[in-house]
Amino acid sequence: MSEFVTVIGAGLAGCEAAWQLAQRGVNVRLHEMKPEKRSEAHHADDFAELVCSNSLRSDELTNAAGLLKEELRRLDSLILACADAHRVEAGGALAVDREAFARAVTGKIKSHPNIAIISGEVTEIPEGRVIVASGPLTSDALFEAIHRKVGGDFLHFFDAAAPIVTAESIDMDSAYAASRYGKGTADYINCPLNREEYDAFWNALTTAEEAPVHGFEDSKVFEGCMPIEVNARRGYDTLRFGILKPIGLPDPRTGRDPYAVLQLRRDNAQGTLYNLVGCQTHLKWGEQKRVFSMIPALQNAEFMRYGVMHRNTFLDSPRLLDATYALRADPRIRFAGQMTGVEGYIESTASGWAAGVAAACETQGRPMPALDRQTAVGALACYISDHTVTKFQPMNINFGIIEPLGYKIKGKREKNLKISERALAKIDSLKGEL
Ligand SMILES: Cc1cc2nc3c(=O)[nH]c(=O)nc-3n(C[C@H](O)[C@H](O)[C@H](O)COP(=O)(O)OP(=O)(O)OC[C@H]3O[C@@H](n4cnc5c(N)ncnc54)[C@H](O)[C@@H]3O)c2cc1C
Repeated sequence: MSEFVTVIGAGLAGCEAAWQLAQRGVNVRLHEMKPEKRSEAHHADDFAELVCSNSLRSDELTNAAGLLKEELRRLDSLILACADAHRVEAGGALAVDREAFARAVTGKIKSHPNIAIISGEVTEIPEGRVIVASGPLTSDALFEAIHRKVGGDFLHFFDAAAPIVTAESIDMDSAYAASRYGKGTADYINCPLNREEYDAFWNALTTAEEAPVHGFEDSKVFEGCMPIEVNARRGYDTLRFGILKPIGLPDPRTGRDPYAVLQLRRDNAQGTLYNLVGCQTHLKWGEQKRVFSMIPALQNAEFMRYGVMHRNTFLDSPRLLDATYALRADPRIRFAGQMTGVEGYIESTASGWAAGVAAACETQGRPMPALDRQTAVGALACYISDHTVTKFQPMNINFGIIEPLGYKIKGKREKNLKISERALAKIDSLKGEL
């Protein structure tokens, strides 16, 4: 068996896996196809690119997403360290300056003496120990190679990214800073709509022209990243009860909650860019400009990036993988990241951490301590290997962690905190062995 481990893809999972291996003294060959070749959603040259939102979601210990982050911090995660170092204000969430964050990860990876970067597309699964972390937009040639290896059908669903506008182009006479229910600092820019404006916006949105995406149908959209136009078509008020919910966001000029509100979240540390929260879309670019500019605060908005939609691919993990992310039929090959069916930045990072540590333990001939279901990192790993993935419903944090850990989603703050404390104590006790 080779002395080094090959990691394919320098996204969130691949960088985390490479870092954990390298920190344990294992040599890594990290392959990345950018900048030579890019998926439709990747634009930047740096590693660990956040392709849509700049938020890694909640950072509070009363929920599973926050627990997962705290565990990863204590487990010396590179991604968490860089995210903490480049966070931007976002209430109780961990949001980052995406460029500074990606630059920091890239710098750390490139300067690690145990990591060799190999630029270019991988088209075959190499010999030796491998971690495939090529993400939901794995290149076609590698996709085919994986297909030949694992057989059967890949599962897939569709996902979309939200537009980003410049701060200076937001009409602040029509907007106001606030966070919902006045919690924390006023980190969001809120763009209110009255009834007539909402009506016009909804009508334009539901009839606007979409960009053609091969094989796309509304029924195959992942609920957690639903394009706003698909969501809007479900009913006149769907947006007002969802991403445009006005409750708890009174307009200081009237003292009342508006009819609907679009929130904008800071996208970089300087505060020069803002993303349209929840507005992932696959409308044609001209249509995006036309429709979103109907929101008064965005009437002169300058779009720095438009929303796009893509096919996302993932494996039938419960059938194919074990709880160390290894291929049951050929355990020298591990998968990590969204390709395993875990959905989201932080979940992808956690799977990269676990696959990297497992591969390091194996390379060094020592057992991988079981993290089991008492920890969020362990629950996710167990879950990928024993849950039945249903078509177009990838595993996400709600099912992957909340369910095995016994978290309650609503109104069980104290119970959840106890679960978190137990999980963190377990992490602390195992740290030396990992
Ligand atoms: C359009 C879109 C929007 C999303 N929005 C969100 C969101 O808002 N919030 C959230 O939490 N999650 C979101 N996700 C999910 C999130 O992107 C993923 O969960 C996470 O980035 C996956 O991490 P990863 O490391 O598995 O893959 P990626 O981060 O995609 O990294 C994979 C890397 O592999 C490289 N690569 C691919 N093929 C090859 C090859 N053949 N050879 C060499 N290199 C290769 C790619 O260039 C890339 O750098 C979104 C995903 C997509 C596609």
